[in-house]
Amino acid sequence: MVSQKKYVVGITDHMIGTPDLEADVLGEDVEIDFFASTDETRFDAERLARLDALMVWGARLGPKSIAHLTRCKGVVRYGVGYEKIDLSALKRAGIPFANNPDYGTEEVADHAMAMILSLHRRLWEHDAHSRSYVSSWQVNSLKPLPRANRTTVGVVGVGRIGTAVVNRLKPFGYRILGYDPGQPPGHEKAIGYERAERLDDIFTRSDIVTLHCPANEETRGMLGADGLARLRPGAILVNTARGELLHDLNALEAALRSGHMAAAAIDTMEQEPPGNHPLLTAWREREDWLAGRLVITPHNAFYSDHAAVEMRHNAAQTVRILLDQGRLRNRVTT
Ligand SMILES: NC(=O)C1=CN([C@@H]2O[C@H](COP(=O)(O)OP(=O)(O)OC[C@H]3O[C@@H](n4cnc5c(N)ncnc54)[C@H](O)[C@@H]3O)[C@@H](O)[C@H]2O)C=CC1
Ligand SMILES: O=C(O)C(=O)COP(=O)(O)O
Repeated sequence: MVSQKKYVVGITDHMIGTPDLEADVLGEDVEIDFFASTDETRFDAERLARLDALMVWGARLGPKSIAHLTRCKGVVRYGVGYEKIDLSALKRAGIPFANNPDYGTEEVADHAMAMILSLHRRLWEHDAHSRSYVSSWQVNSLKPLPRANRTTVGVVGVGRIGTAVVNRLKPFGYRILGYDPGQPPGHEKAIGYERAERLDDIFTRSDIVTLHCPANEETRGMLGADGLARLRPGAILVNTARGELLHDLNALEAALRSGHMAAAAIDTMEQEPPGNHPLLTAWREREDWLAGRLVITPHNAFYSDHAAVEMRHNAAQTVRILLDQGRLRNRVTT
C-alpha cells in the first residue's frame, strides 16, 4: 500500500519507549521511522535514504550513515551536546544540524548546585563517617570546612547552564570566578561574577571547580593530569558537562588518592556506562579512602518529568518548522 504521508522523519533511539509525543507534534502527514537503536551500524541504508529529517538522541552519527541521508533536509539532536555527531560529514553532505539548547537548563544547574553544596558540606563523607564511627560521633576527624563566603567557585563556561549556576551560587554568598572566552566583555558585570582571563586562573584560585562548556577538540582533556595538578590543595570538582573534559581517570584517581583533591562529583563520563577502571572499582566497593569523596550520577542531570517532555516537544517542533518553512532553528552548522 502506498503511504498517504507527505514526510518521513527518522528517530534513531529514544529515552522513553515509543515516540508518541513526537508523533503528536509532528502531525498526521508525517510517518515516523523509529530505528530504536543507539548503534548506527544497524541503521538500514534504504531506510535512511527515505528520510526528510532525522532526530537523534543517544546514537552516534558518522560519515557512513550520513552518506545515506540523501533526501534529508536536517538532523536534529534531542540534547544540548553534540560531540557524537560528525558535523564535518554533515556539512560535506550539505545537511544542516541543530541541537536543542533550552530544555533542561534549570535541572542541570540544580544538579550541579546540589553537588557543590553536598561536597562542600561533605554530606556523603559525614554520612560514611557516622555510619562507621568508633569514638567521636559529633565533631569528627574530617578537615573543617571553609564558609561559603570564603570559598571561591570557578565556573568554566558561563553559557545557559553556567549562568544558571552563577545565579544559584550568589544567594549562598560564594565568591564566583567565571571563565568563558566566548562571552563578550561586560558579560561578567551583567551576570555578576569575576571574569577570569585564563583557564589556569580558575584552576589555581578556585576551591570548587564546576564545568559547563561543551566537549570538542579544544576542550577534550581540559582537566587532564596537568590541570588537576594545578588545582588548589583540597579542591572539589563537579562535572555535569561532558566526560571528555575529565577523561584521564588515572590522573583523577591519583589526585583523590593523594588527598590533593578533596572530592569529585561526576554526572557525565567519556564512556557510559563506565568500565572497570580501578577508581570506579574503589567507588563501587566503597573503599574507605574514597568514602563519600566520589559521587557519580548516571548522566541524568538534565532529567525531570518537565525537561523530558520539553526536550521531546522542542526537538519535534524544530523538525516541524523545518518541514513547513525550510528553516532550521537552533542551527549549529553554518
Ligand atoms: N549532564 C547533562 O544532563 C547535561 C549536560 N549538558 C552539557 O552542558 C554543556 C553546556 O550547556 P549549555 O550551558 O546549555 O550550553 P551553552 O552553549 O549555552 O554554553 C556553553 C558555554 O561554554 C562556552 N565555552 C566554549 N568553549 C569554552 C572553553 N574552551 N572554555 C570555557 N568556556 C567555553 C561557550 O562560549 C558557551 O558560553 C553542553 O555542551 C553539554 O555538554 C547539557 C545538558 C544536559
Ligand atoms: O542535552 C545534553 O547535552 C545532555 O547531556 C542530556 O543528555 P543527552 O545528551 O541527551 O544524553
